[in-house]
Amino acid sequence: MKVLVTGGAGFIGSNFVIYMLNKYPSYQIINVDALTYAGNLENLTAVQDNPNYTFAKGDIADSAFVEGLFQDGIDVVVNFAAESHVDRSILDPQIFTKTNVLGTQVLLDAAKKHEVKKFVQVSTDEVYGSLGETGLFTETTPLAPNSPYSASKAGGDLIVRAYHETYGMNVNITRCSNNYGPYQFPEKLIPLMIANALNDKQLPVYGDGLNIRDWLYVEDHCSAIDLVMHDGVSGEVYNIGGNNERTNIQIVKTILEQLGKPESLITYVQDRLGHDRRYGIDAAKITNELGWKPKYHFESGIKATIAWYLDNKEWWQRIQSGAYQEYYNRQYASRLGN
Ligand SMILES: Cc1cn([C@H]2C[C@H](O)[C@@H](COP(=O)(O)OP(=O)(O)O[C@H]3O[C@H](C)C(=O)[C@H](O)[C@H]3O)O2)c(=O)[nH]c1=O
Repeated sequence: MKVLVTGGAGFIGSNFVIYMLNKYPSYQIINVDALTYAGNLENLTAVQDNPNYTFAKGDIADSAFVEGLFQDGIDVVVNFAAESHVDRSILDPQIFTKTNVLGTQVLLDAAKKHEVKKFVQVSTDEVYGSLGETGLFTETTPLAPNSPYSASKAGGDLIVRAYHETYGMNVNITRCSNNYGPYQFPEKLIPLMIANALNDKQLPVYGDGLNIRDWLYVEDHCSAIDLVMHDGVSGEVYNIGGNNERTNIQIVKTILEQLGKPESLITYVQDRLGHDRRYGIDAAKITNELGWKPKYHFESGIKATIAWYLDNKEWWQRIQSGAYQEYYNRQYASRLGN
């Protein structure tokens, strides 16, 4: 089986590449990644010499490049490649539409032409918008994205759906809640808070800190995609979630407590524009129909994650010393009054 994984040098993509190479020693994994700011081949050091692993650098929105990837035959495409950070989408929305919508369509066109057996679109619960205090997102919840990021993911999902309805392509869409774990870029809540706490820097909590997210350890997301890729029913959407809702402030306090750092580092700052209040996932469909079950409880997952960031300080410190600093200042300087 030849699997083309796009965005395999990013956080979830690299965890998936490693997961698949370990689990399926006979599969060939072709990782394609544009290596933009969030893609890092160091995430894949453990598999770089594996004979079943190959890497190609390029942009999924570049048709000529993508066409070349399919020349030797591809069985399955798993599309992780995306601009994924909501705050960046508020500052610079256009690249989100290019990669997440146009990039998905370019891939679909090549997959259709070369008759791949399955196309898995890795999406997000954010396409459903925001919940009130009760209720959960199901696969039939209407799409109501609120940020340029989630709107672009919803756009990509709709094109995937259309290629199934129009051309009969065998597709699945997965919509997962917030992931955390090793190799997450330190612009997202959990790694940013770990890194800032370790550096004794202020922890910028948006608004009242009471927004709620559902958190899933990244390996559990990988196992869900593995199941969908093999057993997903053509044309179906599968929600994936951890049944683990927390307010942001709970998350931040847990991190501080585990690192033995003071709560005085917490700094409430100006809220994110259009900030979704709550996400909650009903994962009954993938559980009942495909037999998926997460392995990690939040308590063990967050401990493993914090331990990883402690062991891999060099990794995130190097990231933070580059162009990241410019982004950080743009995002936080006025909010933090620096
Ligand atoms: C970076 C940051 C975030 N926050 C808040 C904003 C959110 O309420 C929450 C999580 O933020 P983060 O940017 O880590 O993740 P989401 O905006 O929920 O989106 C994430 O989860 C979904 C499923 C995806 O699909 C996105 O790709 C992924 O980035 O913490 C703060 O309070 N301070 C901060 O400095």
